Amino acid sequence: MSFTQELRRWVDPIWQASFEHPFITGLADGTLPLDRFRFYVQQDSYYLTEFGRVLAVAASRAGDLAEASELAAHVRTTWHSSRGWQG
Ligand SMILES: Cc1ncc(C[n+]2csc(CCO)c2C)c(N)n1
Repeated sequence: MSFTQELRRWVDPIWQASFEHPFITGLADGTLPLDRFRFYVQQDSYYLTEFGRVLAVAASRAGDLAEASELAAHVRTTWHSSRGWQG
């Protein structure tokens, strides 16, 4: 079994439970209150900001420019995603 398969098996209970989470089921069936969704998106913008920073650090340490360019493109996508809720 590969390392990623091992990790996937290890988190399987959490993975499966995520499908039953009220946020996900509410989002899927359209009953999630708008304020809950708005709060999530606002909080997620903090996550995306820090995730973008991590990607930028990785880009700066890439082995070559091709790799750096790929990572920098992800930084840009992340930046746009983090700004999405602001219109
Ligand atoms: C907690 C959390 N985990 C994953 C994503 C998924 N996601 C959506 S945009 C983006 C950046 C690059 O595409 C990522 C990782 C998220 N939004 N919030």
